[in-house]
Amino acid sequence: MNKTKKKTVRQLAFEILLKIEQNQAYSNLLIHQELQKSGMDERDKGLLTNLVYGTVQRKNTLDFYIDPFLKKELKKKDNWIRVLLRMSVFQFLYMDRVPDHAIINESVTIAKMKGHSGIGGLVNGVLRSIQREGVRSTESIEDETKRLALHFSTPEWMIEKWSSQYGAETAALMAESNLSPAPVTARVNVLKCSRDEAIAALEAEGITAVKGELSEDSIMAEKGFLPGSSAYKDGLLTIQDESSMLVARALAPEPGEQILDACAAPGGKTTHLAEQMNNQGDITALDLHPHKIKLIKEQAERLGLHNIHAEALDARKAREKYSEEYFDRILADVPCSGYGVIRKKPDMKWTKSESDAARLSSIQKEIVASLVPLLKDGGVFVYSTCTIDKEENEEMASWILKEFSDLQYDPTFKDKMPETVQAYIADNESQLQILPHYFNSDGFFIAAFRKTKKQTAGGETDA
Ligand SMILES: C[S@@+](CC[C@H](N)C(=O)[O-])C[C@H]1O[C@@H](n2cnc3c(N)ncnc32)[C@H](O)[C@@H]1O
Repeated sequence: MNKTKKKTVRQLAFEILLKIEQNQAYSNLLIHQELQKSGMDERDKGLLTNLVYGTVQRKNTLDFYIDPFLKKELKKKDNWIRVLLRMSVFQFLYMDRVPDHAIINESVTIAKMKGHSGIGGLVNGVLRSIQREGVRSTESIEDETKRLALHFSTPEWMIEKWSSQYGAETAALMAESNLSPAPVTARVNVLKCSRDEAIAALEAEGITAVKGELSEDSIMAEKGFLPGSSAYKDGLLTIQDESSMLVARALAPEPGEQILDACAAPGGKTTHLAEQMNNQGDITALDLHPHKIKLIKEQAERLGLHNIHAEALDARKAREKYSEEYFDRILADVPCSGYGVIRKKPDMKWTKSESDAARLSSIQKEIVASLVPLLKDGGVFVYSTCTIDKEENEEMASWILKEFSDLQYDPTFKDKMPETVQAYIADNESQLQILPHYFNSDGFFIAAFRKTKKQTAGGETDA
């Protein structure tokens, strides 16, 4: 008989948190892997997700609370104790259903399993003191950036940058929204079923979902795990954020056209484009990393899509492979700083650095410059990111217009966007910045352009 004792949810959460802290592993991937394993009921899945995301999301606020109770600085090799304390204090302060004594008991058990009994005593002492005395408040911190950074658990440089770009009030709203759990949304594969049919199929397997509000083909889970459903396995759904679904709408491909999706993996938007094209025409899906091409192919296969050709290629070298004016529409969903998806990848707050945007915007420019010549006259070019950083968004859109005289803003963009987002479309009517607190969706930027060669006096084109 196997006598190995099953790990508790808190032990599993602690192990995941350690991997995130020590190896800079991605929280969303580790949680997804754990949830895919069988044997955990819905309640435990929810608890594990809350413990991991919540602790990572509030890391520097938790440290601000814990520090006064540590008599001396922990050694680097003992950083796991801090991770355990963070997870415990998170439960004290942000999860109502667990009694404090149960949190302390289990944390001490984990401490004793991983260290010696003295460490169990240290954890017990710190937690009991925090329980008795309560934690200090962030309200009295005078410096606004420092206060917001500690209150909303966000690096100071991020608050500073967002404040300079959007003002302190919006920076605070964004930082706050990054602390709330993201809803799980999915795009319905319109080639297989309608939204109502997808919702009914999920209902039949005990999962409750409702129609999303931002995108016409989205659904939002209310109860149950969408990626584990038969509806997902049978290709009725793709897990995708609602903001992200607007990108394919902006490109608006027609059946039969030649489309280039230049930064395509894992294929969320490629497969959306293929569905919109009713499986007709050709989508060339490129990605720099060969191992990610498999992901696009797997998604296409699962969804029953046949018009996608995926290959590993640096988009900056696309001109070496494809002839000028080959594509009807091009999507550049470029690598970016990702500040719009912090809710789903909270570890990003602690691994990103201030210089990322500048480094990325030069790659973004190289990618765009390589793609524009491949677009046909009259074709549509969409530039998108999942960030809220102006350097990578608005400033890039202005650069594109300035750099390529044959690109103008796409006058049809506004009409392609749903009513819900109209108020956020820029004055030029061709770009949209969704911030994470607008619709409880990812922060996303979309700018659409149309290629029109300039007419010379003699009526000839001159690009
Ligand atoms: C924002 S993600 C794309 C997400 C994808 N469009 C989707 O909807 O699933 C950016 C992608 O660009 C890829 N990438 C980075 N540099 C690239 C380059 N120079 N050429 C092509 N792809 C690149 C990354 O590997 C990453 O998969």
